[in-house]
Amino acid sequence: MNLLDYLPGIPDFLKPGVLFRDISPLLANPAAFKEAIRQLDEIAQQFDYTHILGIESRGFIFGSALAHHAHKGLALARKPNKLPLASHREAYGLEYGNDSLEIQQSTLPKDAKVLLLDDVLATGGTLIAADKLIRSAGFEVSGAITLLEITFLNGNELLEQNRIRHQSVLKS
Ligand SMILES: O=P(O)(O)OC[C@H]1O[C@H](OP(=O)(O)OP(=O)(O)O)[C@H](O)[C@@H]1O
Ligand SMILES: Nc1ncnc2[nH]cnc12
Repeated sequence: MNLLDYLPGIPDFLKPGVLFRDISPLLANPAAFKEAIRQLDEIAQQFDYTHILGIESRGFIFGSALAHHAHKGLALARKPNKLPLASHREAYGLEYGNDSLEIQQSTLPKDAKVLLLDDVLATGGTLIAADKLIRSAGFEVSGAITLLEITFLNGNELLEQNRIRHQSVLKS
């Protein structure tokens, strides 16, 4: 099964020039969704981690399924003003705009080793902000995993420059 077949590119969404990868067909197909989680678990096993950080909102879907599958804890990086006990906020740019993420420090045990998880790596802005959030809250970042890396945007290079080890299941 080629999982890329379940992630069609939609031209000019959300901005002209962006080929937007839609995860809906993959989620709607039980075999494809299951295989995506199996392959995410396979790359996650290369990291020493206790908790997954799921990034709102598509990172929540894969993050919660993988945490359940791998029997790991799940923490949430949310868009602003959603977390009742938010302690840290980081602003960032991404392929089609700007945003911020928040976490709540009190959710995680002091010795947590956090694996960042998202569906797509594009420019890398989101994962770099997530890494800063976790480290500024005093926790160890084990690395980052994604389902799909959009290679021409060179997000992986930016992650390397920021000393974030990253693995993706798929590249396009
Ligand atoms: O590497 P980057 O350029 O930072 O882009 C990747 C991010 O963009 C998308 O999230 P989006 O902010 O669109 O939110 P969503 O998950 O709510 O759709 C995607 O889910 C990643 O989080
Ligand atoms: N091209 C893209 N498709 C889906 N999600 C994205 N997040 C950032 N860029 C994206």
